[in-house]
Amino acid sequence: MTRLRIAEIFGPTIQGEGALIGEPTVFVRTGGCDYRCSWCDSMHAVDTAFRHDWASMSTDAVWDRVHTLSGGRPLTVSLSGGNPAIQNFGPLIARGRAEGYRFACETQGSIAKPWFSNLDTLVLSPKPPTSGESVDWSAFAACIDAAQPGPKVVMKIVIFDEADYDWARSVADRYPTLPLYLQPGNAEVDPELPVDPKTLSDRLLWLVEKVTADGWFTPRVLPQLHVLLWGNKRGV
Ligand SMILES: C[S@@+](CC[C@H](N)C(=O)[O-])C[C@H]1O[C@@H](n2cnc3c(N)ncnc32)[C@H](O)[C@@H]1O
Ligand SMILES: Nc1nc2[nH]cc(C(=O)O)c2c(=O)[nH]1
Ligand code: SF4
Ligand SMILES: [Mg+2]
Repeated sequence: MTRLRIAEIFGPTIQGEGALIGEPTVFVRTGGCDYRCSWCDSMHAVDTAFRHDWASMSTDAVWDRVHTLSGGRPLTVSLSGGNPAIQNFGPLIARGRAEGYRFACETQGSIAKPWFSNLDTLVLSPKPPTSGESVDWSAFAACIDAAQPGPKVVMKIVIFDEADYDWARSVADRYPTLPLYLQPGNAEVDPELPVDPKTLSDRLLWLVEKVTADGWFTPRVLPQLHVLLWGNKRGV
Protein backbone atom coordinates (compact mmCIF):
# COMPACT_ATOMS: atom_id res chain seq x y z
CA MET A 1 0.00 0.00 0.00
CA THR A 2 1.49 3.29 -1.12
CA ARG A 3 1.87 5.87 1.60
CA LEU A 4 2.12 9.56 0.87
CA ARG A 5 3.73 12.33 2.97
CA ILE A 6 1.20 15.15 2.92
CA ALA A 7 1.59 18.71 4.21
CA GLU A 8 -1.98 19.79 3.38
CA ILE A 9 -5.00 19.01 1.22
CA PHE A 10 -7.28 21.95 0.50
CA GLY A 11 -9.95 23.31 -1.78
CA PRO A 12 -11.92 23.58 -3.83
CA THR A 13 -10.27 26.87 -4.71
CA ILE A 14 -9.16 28.23 -8.07
CA GLN A 15 -5.81 27.47 -9.63
CA GLY A 16 -4.00 30.78 -9.19
CA GLU A 17 -1.10 30.30 -11.58
CA GLY A 18 -0.12 29.42 -15.10
CA ALA A 19 -1.84 27.37 -17.77
CA LEU A 20 -4.85 26.34 -15.65
CA ILE A 21 -5.41 29.72 -13.98
CA GLY A 22 -8.97 30.17 -12.76
CA GLU A 23 -9.83 26.48 -12.90
CA PRO A 24 -11.61 25.02 -9.85
CA THR A 25 -9.03 22.83 -8.15
CA VAL A 26 -8.31 20.76 -5.08
CA PHE A 27 -4.64 20.91 -4.02
CA VAL A 28 -2.68 18.02 -2.58
CA ARG A 29 0.53 19.48 -1.17
CA THR A 30 3.25 16.99 -0.33
CA GLY A 31 5.88 17.36 2.36
CA GLY A 32 9.56 17.40 1.41
CA CYS A 33 11.66 18.93 -1.36
CA ASP A 34 15.07 18.32 -2.87
CA TYR A 35 15.46 22.10 -3.44
CA ARG A 36 15.71 25.06 -1.06
CA CYS A 37 14.70 28.06 -3.18
CA SER A 38 15.58 31.27 -1.34
CA TRP A 39 12.13 32.74 -2.01
CA CYS A 40 9.96 29.61 -1.71
CA ASP A 41 6.40 30.55 -0.75
CA SER A 42 5.66 27.06 0.65
CA MET A 43 8.45 26.46 3.15
CA HIS A 44 5.96 24.75 5.48
CA ALA A 45 6.03 21.92 2.92
CA VAL A 46 9.81 22.02 2.40
CA ASP A 47 11.67 22.73 5.62
CA THR A 48 11.96 19.56 7.73
CA ALA A 49 11.41 21.76 10.80
CA PHE A 50 7.73 21.40 9.80
CA ARG A 51 7.84 17.61 9.35
CA HIS A 52 5.76 17.02 12.50
CA ASP A 53 2.90 18.79 10.72
CA TRP A 54 3.11 16.42 7.76
CA ALA A 55 0.86 13.36 7.73
CA SER A 56 1.67 9.90 6.44
CA MET A 57 -1.48 8.96 4.54
CA SER A 58 -2.55 5.99 2.46
CA THR A 59 -3.63 6.61 -1.14
CA ASP A 60 -7.18 5.71 -0.03
CA ALA A 61 -7.13 8.34 2.73
CA VAL A 62 -5.87 11.04 0.34
CA TRP A 63 -8.49 10.05 -2.21
CA ASP A 64 -11.28 10.13 0.43
CA ARG A 65 -10.26 13.67 1.40
CA VAL A 66 -10.18 14.87 -2.23
CA HIS A 67 -13.53 13.20 -2.87
CA THR A 68 -15.10 14.78 0.21
CA LEU A 69 -13.73 18.28 -0.51
CA SER A 70 -15.04 18.13 -4.09
CA GLY A 71 -18.41 16.69 -3.06
CA GLY A 72 -17.76 13.76 -5.40
CA ARG A 73 -17.94 16.09 -8.41
CA PRO A 74 -14.96 15.60 -10.74
CA LEU A 75 -12.54 18.53 -10.98
CA THR A 76 -8.83 19.12 -11.39
CA VAL A 77 -6.56 17.90 -8.63
CA SER A 78 -3.22 19.70 -8.47
CA LEU A 79 -0.31 17.80 -6.95
CA SER A 80 2.14 20.33 -5.56
CA GLY A 81 4.51 20.60 -2.65
CA GLY A 82 7.35 20.50 -1.81
CA ASN A 83 8.28 18.29 -4.72
CA PRO A 84 5.49 15.77 -5.41
CA ALA A 85 7.87 13.91 -7.75
CA ILE A 86 9.65 12.46 -4.72
CA GLN A 87 6.61 10.27 -4.11
CA ASN A 88 4.41 7.69 -5.90
CA PHE A 89 1.17 9.25 -7.11
CA GLY A 90 0.45 6.52 -9.68
CA PRO A 91 -2.27 4.80 -7.58
CA LEU A 92 -4.00 8.10 -6.64
CA ILE A 93 -4.08 9.26 -10.27
CA ALA A 94 -5.50 5.91 -11.42
CA ARG A 95 -8.16 6.05 -8.72
CA GLY A 96 -9.22 9.62 -9.48
CA ARG A 97 -9.15 9.31 -13.24
CA ALA A 98 -11.42 6.26 -13.05
CA GLU A 99 -14.01 8.63 -11.55
CA GLY A 100 -13.47 11.41 -14.10
CA TYR A 101 -11.10 13.63 -12.11
CA ARG A 102 -8.20 15.36 -13.89
CA PHE A 103 -4.68 15.63 -12.49
CA ALA A 104 -2.03 18.30 -12.79
CA CYS A 105 1.38 18.24 -11.16
CA GLU A 106 3.67 21.14 -10.29
CA THR A 107 7.32 20.22 -10.05
CA GLN A 108 10.69 21.86 -10.63
CA GLY A 109 11.79 19.13 -13.05
CA SER A 110 14.56 17.61 -10.94
CA ILE A 111 13.07 14.11 -10.57
CA ALA A 112 11.25 12.12 -13.29
CA LYS A 113 8.55 9.61 -12.46
CA PRO A 114 6.71 7.08 -14.70
CA TRP A 115 3.34 8.32 -13.38
CA PHE A 116 3.94 11.66 -15.13
CA SER A 117 2.54 10.00 -18.28
CA ASN A 118 -0.82 9.45 -16.52
CA LEU A 119 -1.31 13.15 -15.71
CA ASP A 120 -3.45 15.57 -17.71
CA THR A 121 -1.03 18.47 -17.23
CA LEU A 122 2.61 18.51 -16.15
CA VAL A 123 3.82 21.95 -15.07
CA LEU A 124 7.60 22.16 -15.04
CA SER A 125 9.00 25.14 -13.20
CA PRO A 126 12.78 25.32 -13.66
CA LYS A 127 14.37 27.64 -11.15
CA PRO A 128 16.06 30.93 -12.16
CA PRO A 129 19.26 32.39 -10.66
CA THR A 130 17.59 34.28 -7.78
CA SER A 131 16.35 30.95 -6.36
CA GLY A 132 19.92 29.97 -5.49
CA GLU A 133 19.32 26.56 -7.13
CA SER A 134 20.74 25.38 -10.44
CA VAL A 135 18.94 23.24 -12.96
CA ASP A 136 20.13 19.76 -13.88
CA TRP A 137 19.09 19.86 -17.54
CA SER A 138 19.43 16.13 -18.08
CA ALA A 139 16.99 15.51 -15.19
CA PHE A 140 14.70 18.15 -16.67
CA ALA A 141 14.75 16.44 -20.08
CA ALA A 142 14.02 13.11 -18.35
CA CYS A 143 10.85 14.66 -16.88
CA ILE A 144 9.65 15.63 -20.34
CA ASP A 145 10.46 12.16 -21.65
CA ALA A 146 8.65 10.49 -18.72
CA ALA A 147 5.50 12.43 -19.62
CA GLN A 148 5.33 10.98 -23.15
CA PRO A 149 2.91 10.33 -24.73
CA GLY A 150 0.56 11.55 -22.00
CA PRO A 151 -0.11 15.00 -20.60
CA LYS A 152 0.17 18.49 -21.87
CA VAL A 153 3.59 19.69 -20.67
CA VAL A 154 4.06 23.39 -19.94
CA MET A 155 6.75 25.54 -18.36
CA LYS A 156 6.23 28.19 -15.72
CA ILE A 157 9.11 30.46 -14.78
CA VAL A 158 9.22 32.82 -11.81
CA ILE A 159 11.01 36.09 -12.48
CA PHE A 160 12.38 38.46 -9.84
CA ASP A 161 14.95 40.53 -11.75
CA GLU A 162 16.79 41.16 -15.03
CA ALA A 163 19.05 38.15 -14.60
CA ASP A 164 16.04 35.86 -14.10
CA TYR A 165 14.42 37.40 -17.17
CA ASP A 166 17.48 36.82 -19.37
CA TRP A 167 17.68 33.27 -18.04
CA ALA A 168 14.00 32.67 -18.91
CA ARG A 169 14.72 33.80 -22.47
CA SER A 170 17.53 31.30 -22.77
CA VAL A 171 15.30 28.51 -21.40
CA ALA A 172 12.62 29.44 -23.94
CA ASP A 173 15.23 29.10 -26.71
CA ARG A 174 16.15 25.70 -25.35
CA TYR A 175 12.53 24.45 -25.28
CA PRO A 176 10.77 26.42 -28.02
CA THR A 177 7.84 24.01 -28.32
CA LEU A 178 6.79 24.06 -24.63
CA PRO A 179 4.08 26.62 -23.86
CA LEU A 180 5.65 29.14 -21.46
CA TYR A 181 4.05 31.05 -18.59
CA LEU A 182 5.88 33.79 -16.72
CA GLN A 183 4.96 35.02 -13.27
CA PRO A 184 6.57 37.75 -11.22
CA GLY A 185 8.21 36.58 -8.01
CA ASN A 186 6.55 37.43 -4.73
CA ALA A 187 9.20 38.57 -2.27
CA GLU A 188 6.81 38.84 0.68
CA VAL A 189 6.11 35.21 1.57
CA ASP A 190 5.63 35.36 5.34
CA PRO A 191 2.11 33.95 5.95
CA GLU A 192 1.83 36.19 9.02
CA LEU A 193 2.42 39.39 7.06
CA PRO A 194 0.07 41.10 4.60
CA VAL A 195 0.99 41.37 0.93
CA ASP A 196 1.00 44.86 -0.55
CA PRO A 197 -1.25 44.82 -3.68
CA LYS A 198 0.61 47.81 -5.16
CA THR A 199 3.91 45.94 -4.92
CA LEU A 200 2.36 42.92 -6.67
CA SER A 201 0.89 44.98 -9.49
CA ASP A 202 4.13 46.98 -9.90
CA ARG A 203 6.09 43.75 -10.31
CA LEU A 204 3.57 42.42 -12.81
CA LEU A 205 3.67 45.71 -14.73
CA TRP A 206 7.48 45.60 -14.81
CA LEU A 207 7.38 42.10 -16.31
CA VAL A 208 4.63 42.92 -18.84
CA GLU A 209 6.53 46.02 -20.02
CA LYS A 210 9.76 44.08 -20.28
CA VAL A 211 8.21 41.36 -22.46
CA THR A 212 6.34 43.78 -24.72
CA ALA A 213 9.29 46.20 -25.07
CA ASP A 214 11.46 43.24 -26.07
CA GLY A 215 8.99 42.04 -28.66
CA TRP A 216 8.97 38.66 -26.96
CA PHE A 217 5.56 37.40 -28.00
CA THR A 218 5.56 33.71 -27.13
CA PRO A 219 5.10 33.58 -23.32
CA ARG A 220 1.96 34.43 -21.36
CA VAL A 221 2.49 36.73 -18.40
CA LEU A 222 0.23 36.12 -15.41
CA PRO A 223 -0.06 37.17 -11.77
CA GLN A 224 -0.51 34.73 -8.90
CA LEU A 225 -4.26 35.21 -8.74
CA HIS A 226 -4.60 33.54 -5.31
CA VAL A 227 -2.01 35.94 -3.86
CA LEU A 228 -3.97 38.91 -5.22
CA LEU A 229 -7.13 37.54 -3.60
CA TRP A 230 -5.84 36.10 -0.34
CA GLY A 231 -2.22 37.22 0.15
CA ASN A 232 -0.06 34.46 1.63
CA LYS A 233 -2.90 32.79 3.47
CA ARG A 234 -2.50 29.02 3.58
CA GLY A 235 -5.07 26.58 2.31
CA VAL A 236 -6.44 28.70 -0.54
C1 LIG B 1 5.77 26.01 -4.08
S1 LIG B 1 6.12 25.34 -5.66
C2 LIG B 1 5.83 23.58 -5.41
C3 LIG B 1 6.07 22.73 -6.64
C4 LIG B 1 7.52 22.55 -7.08
N1 LIG B 1 8.42 22.36 -5.98
C5 LIG B 1 7.95 23.72 -7.93
O1 LIG B 1 8.72 24.56 -7.44
O2 LIG B 1 7.52 23.78 -9.09
C6 LIG B 1 4.72 25.82 -6.68
C7 LIG B 1 4.96 26.98 -7.62
O3 LIG B 1 5.16 28.16 -6.85
C8 LIG B 1 6.20 28.92 -7.44
N2 LIG B 1 6.72 29.82 -6.42
C9 LIG B 1 7.32 29.47 -5.27
N3 LIG B 1 7.67 30.55 -4.54
C10 LIG B 1 7.28 31.63 -5.25
C11 LIG B 1 7.37 33.04 -5.04
N4 LIG B 1 7.95 33.55 -3.94
N5 LIG B 1 6.87 33.87 -5.99
C12 LIG B 1 6.28 33.35 -7.10
N6 LIG B 1 6.16 32.03 -7.36
C13 LIG B 1 6.66 31.17 -6.45
C14 LIG B 1 7.17 27.85 -7.91
O4 LIG B 1 8.08 28.33 -8.86
C15 LIG B 1 6.20 26.83 -8.49
O5 LIG B 1 5.89 27.19 -9.82
N1 LIG C 1 -4.93 28.88 -5.41
C1 LIG C 1 -3.69 28.40 -5.48
N2 LIG C 1 -3.08 28.29 -6.69
C2 LIG C 1 -1.82 27.75 -6.72
N3 LIG C 1 -1.07 27.50 -7.81
C3 LIG C 1 0.09 26.92 -7.42
C4 LIG C 1 0.07 26.79 -6.04
C5 LIG C 1 1.13 26.06 -5.32
O1 LIG C 1 1.52 26.46 -4.23
O2 LIG C 1 1.61 25.07 -5.86
C6 LIG C 1 -1.13 27.32 -5.59
C7 LIG C 1 -1.78 27.48 -4.32
O3 LIG C 1 -1.26 27.19 -3.24
N4 LIG C 1 -3.05 28.02 -4.34
S1 SF4 D 1 11.40 23.64 -5.64
FE1 SF4 D 1 9.33 24.44 -5.24
S2 SF4 D 1 8.76 23.71 -3.18
FE2 SF4 D 1 10.94 23.29 -3.44
S3 SF4 D 1 11.93 25.03 -2.46
FE3 SF4 D 1 11.71 25.57 -4.65
S4 SF4 D 1 9.71 26.62 -4.89
FE4 SF4 D 1 9.76 25.62 -2.85
MG1 LIG E 1 2.11 28.49 -4.08
